[in-house]
Amino acid sequence: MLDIINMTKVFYPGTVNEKLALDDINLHVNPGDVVCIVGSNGSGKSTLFNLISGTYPVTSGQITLDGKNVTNSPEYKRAMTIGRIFQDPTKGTAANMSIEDNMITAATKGMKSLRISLNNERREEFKKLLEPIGMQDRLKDNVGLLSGGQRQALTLLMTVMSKPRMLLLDEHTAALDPRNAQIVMDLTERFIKEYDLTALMVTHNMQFAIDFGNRLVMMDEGTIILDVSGEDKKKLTVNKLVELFKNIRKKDFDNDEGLLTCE
Ligand SMILES: Nc1ncnc2c1ncn2[C@@H]1O[C@H](COP(=O)(O)OP(=O)(O)OP(=O)(O)O)[C@@H](O)[C@H]1O
Repeated sequence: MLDIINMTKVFYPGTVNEKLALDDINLHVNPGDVVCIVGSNGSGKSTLFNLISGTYPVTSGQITLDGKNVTNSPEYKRAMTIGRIFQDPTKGTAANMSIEDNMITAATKGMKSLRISLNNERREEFKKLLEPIGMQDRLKDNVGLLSGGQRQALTLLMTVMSKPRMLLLDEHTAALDPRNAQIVMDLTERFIKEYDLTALMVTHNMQFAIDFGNRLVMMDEGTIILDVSGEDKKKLTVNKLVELFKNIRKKDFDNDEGLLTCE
């Protein structure tokens, strides 16, 4: 479903600040894959997402989505098929608008001329959609009143409502306390199943990466150094991952406590 072929990204090429952020990356993602991406700071995880979503152009290489070459397609067009959720819970919703107004915006995403009106039938639909996140009676509440966890849950719902083919989860629970992070992770799992999505999730939490999804990719210095799936992934532990990193890279894993335990 997603194919990344020989993709390289160089920032500020030909200057003293030249930085090779992604070095000839190849990644094939199958429909229904849920891929967790880990790696130390600066290993290229966000750049990978920025290139998949079209935030930055690639320096070389190709990206295809469902067989279609999207390498040069603009970000707003890719947003029809790729839903991205960021670390900051305030990013995906408008604080000064009600939940129902935010939801109607999500429901009309990508429709240029067609307008969907907010009638009682639509409100009933929204209520049903809001049930899994417990906000079915809060349609008129301003989003600014919600907690970070509630807001991220709403962002998640609004993103899947617009029926993307693929979700990019960019450390989307990192700013939440452990309880809310777990709630949002559970919702993520539920929505991925219910809406039949393929997902890539960047996380600094190795345990989340081991527990979640069917595949784990580890990056270092702009390359993919490990790609584990299925039964092999189920056998992983944080210690085994760190050991694998050492064996592959012949150096110690960036032993940042945050990388090994929690967000
Ligand atoms: N817009 C940019 N301009 C210049 N350099 C950049 C830009 N974005 C990323 N880089 C550089 O590319 C490299 C990879 O950065 P990236 O943000 O992709 O890493 P990351 O794995 O997401 O790190 P972190 O876990 O700290 O978020 C880093 O050296 C970074 O400084």
